[in-house]
Amino acid sequence: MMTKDLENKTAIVTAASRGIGLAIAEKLVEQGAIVYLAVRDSEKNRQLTAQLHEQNENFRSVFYDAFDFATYAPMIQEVVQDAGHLDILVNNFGTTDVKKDTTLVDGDSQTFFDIVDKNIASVYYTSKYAVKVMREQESGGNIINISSVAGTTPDISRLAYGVSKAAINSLTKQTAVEYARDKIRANAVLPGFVGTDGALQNMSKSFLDGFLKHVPLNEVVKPVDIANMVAFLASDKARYVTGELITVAGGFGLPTPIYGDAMSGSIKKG
Ligand SMILES: NC(=O)c1ccc[n+]([C@@H]2O[C@H](COP(=O)([O-])OP(=O)(O)OC[C@H]3O[C@@H](n4cnc5c(N)ncnc54)[C@H](O)[C@@H]3O)[C@@H](O)[C@H]2O)c1
Repeated sequence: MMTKDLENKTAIVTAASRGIGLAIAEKLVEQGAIVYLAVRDSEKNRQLTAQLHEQNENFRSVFYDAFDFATYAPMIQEVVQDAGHLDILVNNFGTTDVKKDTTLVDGDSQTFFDIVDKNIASVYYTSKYAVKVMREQESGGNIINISSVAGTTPDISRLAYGVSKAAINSLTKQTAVEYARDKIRANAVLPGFVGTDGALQNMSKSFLDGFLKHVPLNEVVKPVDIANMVAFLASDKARYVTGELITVAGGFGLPTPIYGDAMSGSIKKG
């Protein structure tokens, strides 16, 4: 029987109760990993994680609150105690406030610092505690941060979100370089617009149609597209990939010529 890419690996995926996080958890389990869904303690999440565990015992759960930074260390500790090791950390949690996170002048300053604080902290603390564990392991470890194209391309009217994701990109590279000798790899996946329920709720049909004109592959990203990239980065197939920011966005944000219609291939030659 062929072994799966992530057999015998233990992973944590933060904020994994829906959307991209859940898709990542499902993909890593499919590839043979034991995956701890790090979620808020609620009746709904208890039911979801129990159901998943019933389907496949490689789905596990651990509770924490991304807004309460004191819960990060115990969350990592609980997984390490339970599983005995930690091989993969996927920092999927990320937040914004579509009403208050706007522009430099019009945006609410308190909201700006609040979002930047929460988004950076959600990667900073988990990575800090995970690296402490991973550097003691013979096999090292693997950190994958779910950033955004908003971290490399100015995101209109979502200043805090863009700034926080740019900081996460920097944290990713810094971690990669600093702990490479400990056999720890760190990479970031930068999704374009992903068609999760949460994201679609915040976007009108006309905005979406207009947006897709700027996406060469002309579709919203699917959560599984992100999950596939994460599974690759987490596997030994990516053993020599570290410190990279990998965009999964259907070509969105690529510099295109200012003449002609580059996306329809209708540029006249000669
Ligand atoms: N959806 C997109 O288009 C898109 C694009 C680029 C990047 N991203 C990034 O991908 C990641 C996931 O985004 P998504 O769209 O799947 O999110 P989502 O809104 O669908 O899900 C958010 C998750 O966070 C959880 N959560 C919220 N508050 C929490 C808390 N205090 N503690 C623990 N968990 C909490 C929710 O329960 C949920 O599981 C984020 O980092 C986001 O910035 C998303």
